Amino acid sequence: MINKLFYSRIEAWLNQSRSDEEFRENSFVFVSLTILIAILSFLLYYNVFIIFIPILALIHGMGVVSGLAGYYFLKNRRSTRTAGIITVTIMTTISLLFIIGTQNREFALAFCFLTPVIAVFILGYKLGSFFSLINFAVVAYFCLTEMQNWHPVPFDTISFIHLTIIYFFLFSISYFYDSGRRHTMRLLKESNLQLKALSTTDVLTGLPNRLKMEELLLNFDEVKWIAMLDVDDFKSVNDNYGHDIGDRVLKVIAKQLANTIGDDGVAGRWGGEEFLIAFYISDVDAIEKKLIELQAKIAAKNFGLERNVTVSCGATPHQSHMHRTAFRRADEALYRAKASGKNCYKLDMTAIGMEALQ
Ligand SMILES: Nc1nc2c(ncn2[C@@H]2O[C@H](COP(=O)(O)OP(=O)(O)OP(=O)(O)O)[C@@H](O)[C@H]2O)c(=O)[nH]1
Repeated sequence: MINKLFYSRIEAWLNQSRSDEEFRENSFVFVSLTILIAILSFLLYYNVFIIFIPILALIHGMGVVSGLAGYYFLKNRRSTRTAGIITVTIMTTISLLFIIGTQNREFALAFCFLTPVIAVFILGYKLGSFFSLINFAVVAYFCLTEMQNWHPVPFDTISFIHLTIIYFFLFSISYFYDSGRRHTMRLLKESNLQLKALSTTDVLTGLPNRLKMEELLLNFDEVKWIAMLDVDDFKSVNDNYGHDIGDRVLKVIAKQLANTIGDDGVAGRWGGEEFLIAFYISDVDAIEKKLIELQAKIAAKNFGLERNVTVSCGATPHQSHMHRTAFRRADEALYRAKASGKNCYKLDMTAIGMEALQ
């Protein structure tokens, strides 16, 4: 319940759904930034109103302002990386200042254990490791050069070795965990893309399938015209030469379609021996020219049969919000082409939206 509320607040603030790919990383940076800002705000208050140490108040104040800049990059600029770098920089700087300022009192050195865990998870195992190692190098420098001056007791070599062991232990765990996680995410993303491609591609012809074409018609206003194509007397191809030859004919037609349409649109397989072309061009003459070219190319193609293969076609203007109407008109135009002898095309020029007004 609390978890749900917590995530829905973050979703609202980030204006991003939990199912978005970047949500996990964005929310992690958001939470880290929020905790950091809360701690720094408390320290700012403490150093201004309770003990009044202006220099510390200034440092913590700068930390709070930088944290707010991190929020800005995360929310407004959608730059998780910049917000992450800001978070880790604040955290590293403050912890370094704390280590230097308080020396080995209050386990100040334990702060150098933060970076392998936080930086590696926030910035990823590559950039995060870089940050963390730099931070550790600075800490090591202080330990090794200032050992004798360390208060309240001198810092000894064994303590430094213990510190190094714990640091590298945490570093290795974080590094391998994050690199493994990112590798798994990459594999998952790749297989999702492959699955998506498979689910929207027609297995036989390799063209976009009906699902993909419907998505295109529904969502893209760039589709200005559509054309339905149907292979003439295809049943007799199957009956006389068998389904394998029929399949080969469909594949050749699909290739011809894709080559002829080129950048002027997208051709997909609608189902059976029917294809659909979504044209991005709206000039009627150019569309007629394309359809004539396509029909001529298919009719002239040698399929290795003792007969020609031809296609009939019906085309009409299209708008995404009226795509069912456009589709029905194209189908009716195709029917007229079939009825008037096949191997020809018919256009339905009715302005889109007219039927809705009638
Ligand atoms: N080989 C093969 N045949 C298919 C495929 N999908 C549908 N068909 C066949 O396509 C034929 C379509 O036949 P009909 O709908 O009667 O149409 P037609 O013979 O083309 O006649 P018209 O449309 O009037 O020109 C049927 O025999 C289906 O079995 C396929 O993927 N491969």
